[in-house]
Amino acid sequence: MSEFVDNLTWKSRWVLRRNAILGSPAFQRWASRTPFIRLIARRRAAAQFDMIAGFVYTQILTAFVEAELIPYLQSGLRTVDAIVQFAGLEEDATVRLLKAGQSLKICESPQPGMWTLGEAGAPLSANKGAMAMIRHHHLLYTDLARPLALLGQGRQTETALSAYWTYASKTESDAGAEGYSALMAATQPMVSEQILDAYDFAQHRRILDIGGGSGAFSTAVAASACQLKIGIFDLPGVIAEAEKRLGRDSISADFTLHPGSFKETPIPQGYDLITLVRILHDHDDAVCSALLSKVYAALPYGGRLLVVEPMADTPTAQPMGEAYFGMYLWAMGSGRPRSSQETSAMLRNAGFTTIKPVKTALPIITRAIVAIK
Ligand SMILES: CC(C)=CCC/C(C)=C/CC/C(C)=C/C=C/C(C)=C/C=C/C=C(C)/C=C/C=C(C)/C=C/C=C(C)/C=C/CC(C)(C)O
Ligand SMILES: C[S@@+](CC[C@H](N)C(=O)[O-])C[C@H]1O[C@@H](n2cnc3c(N)ncnc32)[C@H](O)[C@@H]1O
Repeated sequence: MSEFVDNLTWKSRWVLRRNAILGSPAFQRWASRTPFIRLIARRRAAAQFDMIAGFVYTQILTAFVEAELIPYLQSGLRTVDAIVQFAGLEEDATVRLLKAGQSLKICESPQPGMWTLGEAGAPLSANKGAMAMIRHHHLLYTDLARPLALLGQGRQTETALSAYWTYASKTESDAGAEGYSALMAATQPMVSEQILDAYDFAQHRRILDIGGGSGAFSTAVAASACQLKIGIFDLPGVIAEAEKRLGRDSISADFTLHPGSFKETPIPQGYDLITLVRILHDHDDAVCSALLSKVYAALPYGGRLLVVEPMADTPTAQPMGEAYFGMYLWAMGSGRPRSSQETSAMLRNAGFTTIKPVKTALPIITRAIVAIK
């Protein structure tokens, strides 16, 4: 029973009662033997096992990605011998990996001795960004190896992720910008695809992408609305990456590069749309509030701010917000996942009066909010 017996609502009473039943070995025994009810019991037991074994499943997927087996198996049916050669593993290890992958639907064997991707592997083959994310997860899992120690040591300690995202480490710099900018550029297509379908950029003349990285989002926007003039604002080391990338790909759109830190440098003016793509969740509330106020001041009346990032209260994807990004950003040492209501409240506090959600097709990848000055 709760310590605050007098204050129990009907919902708390129900939850305590339900938990007492679910936690009872006698009830579990009864449920697993009773016709029909046992179907629910089996599903719940399997879900519990999945939560216990999730790390193992992830590492099996990682092995497929690191061995480049996802594109290899997508391109046709392969014999075990060919997969042994391709993956550079012994035959028994290859078969163990294939059977593990088969149980997770990463791969399947539609005829004896021949393998291709399964129903979970095939969609991944189209998503180079997700594969890049999977490759960098060893940093997150290093930090999470002892989760209680990670939570207990507070946020000022250096971790594998804070050493990677150097702007989030306690020494805040743009060293290593090349590594994280490449990861962001690799994963940007899945984000920009969602936003370009959901928001009409052609209604604007000049767009400033704050924290725009090496310019992957900006170039996608420029390709969809070619009359736009686009500014990219980021740390000097990242702007150097943008300069290299725009030059290398001979991108001819009208870009202006603004090196600086939004914590110190004034936000450039003259833009009628400012975008913050995967920026706010990286930072603690005080930094976000200061940034949003500066953005508000930099916009003309009628100007807009578009916030694009995964959000915590996403229906059908709750664990993505508070579990995945919650622990990820804790390990990184900065920021937190916010619900759309929390972000909207911050926008209101910064001065914006009209704040509207922008519906995306796959909210697990990103959501968006537009705020008008
Ligand atoms: C035809 C048949 C047989 C059946 C039809 C049934 C049917 C309709 C099937 C649908 C098949 C289908 C179209 C599947 C599509 C699947 C898709 C689009 C899956 C997309 C998955 C996306 C994923 C998994 C994205 C993962 C993203 C991650 C992990 C992002 C991590 C981001 C990080 C760490 C960001 C870091 C930046 C920082 C530091 C936080 O700022
Ligand atoms: C998670 S990445 C997102 C990059 C890009 N918007 C995208 O979605 O692909 C965060 C970006 O914010 C930039 N950033 C972090 N702190 C910054 C600061 N104080 N001033 C300017 N940019 C900053 C980083 O350098 C990085 O490019």
